Amino acid sequence: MDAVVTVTHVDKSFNKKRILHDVNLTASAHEILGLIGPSGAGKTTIIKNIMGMEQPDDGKVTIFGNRMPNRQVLQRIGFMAQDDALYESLTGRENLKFFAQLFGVKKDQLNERIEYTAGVVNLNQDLGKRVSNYSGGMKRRLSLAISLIQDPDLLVLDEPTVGIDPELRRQIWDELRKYAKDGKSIIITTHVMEDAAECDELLMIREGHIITHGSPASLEKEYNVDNLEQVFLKAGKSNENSNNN
Ligand SMILES: Nc1ncnc2c1ncn2[C@@H]1O[C@H](COP(=O)(O)OP(=O)(O)OP(=O)(O)O)[C@@H](O)[C@H]1O
Repeated sequence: MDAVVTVTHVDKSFNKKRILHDVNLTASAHEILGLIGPSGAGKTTIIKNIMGMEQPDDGKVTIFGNRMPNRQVLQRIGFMAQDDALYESLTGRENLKFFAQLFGVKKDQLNERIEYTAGVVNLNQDLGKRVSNYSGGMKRRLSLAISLIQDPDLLVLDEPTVGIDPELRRQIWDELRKYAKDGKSIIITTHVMEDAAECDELLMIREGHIITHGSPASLEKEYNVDNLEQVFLKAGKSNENSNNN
């Protein structure tokens, strides 16, 4: 499969504390790659290194063959951060329009893209409201719509399903699946096992280490268990043992 993102031997420390330990990953076209781990495991730090918002102390990140950060490459990435970066005094539609223009969406496609992406997250009826009147979940949904606005080749989504009800969650996963089928690459972070089960490939992360990786089915088989939570626990234990030896 075509590698879209490669992370090779990335280390990162903050205030002399090692946060990422030799992180390696490849995200391919047609694939949803999930980074799963508890709070503080280092998922967002990996995402920030991928996006070029943080520089690795060691190792490297390439996207579409280019070292990050790279402005041209950023145009091809739909990014949803953990904190919603929205203009509160503007309406949902104005936010979408602003980002569409920033990402070079053509004028004749503007309205179509706004309606389409708002539809993915069920926000069409609320586009005329100011974002300051949105609930937390609505803001997450608007952030997700913005990440899709320019029909990006790569989607990087940090905890996209937080605050989203189960029915809409299903709809969003169906949309992401469609994106992957179209040849795009998707990286998501989550700490919810139900989301992990939707991914093609998983990296399980604990304390900045990738403790195991593989497809959900292959991981369950490898660890001889019937759910991903058990995989995580077992992989965590064997990682602890190998670190202690
Ligand atoms: N800029 C920073 N300066 C100092 N420490 C940081 C910085 N960014 C992250 N950290 C620390 O790095 C560790 C990993 O944080 P990170 O946000 O990557 O975890 P996470 O897995 O994304 O967690 P969550 O699911 O809660 O978002 C945490 O201990 C955090 O406090």
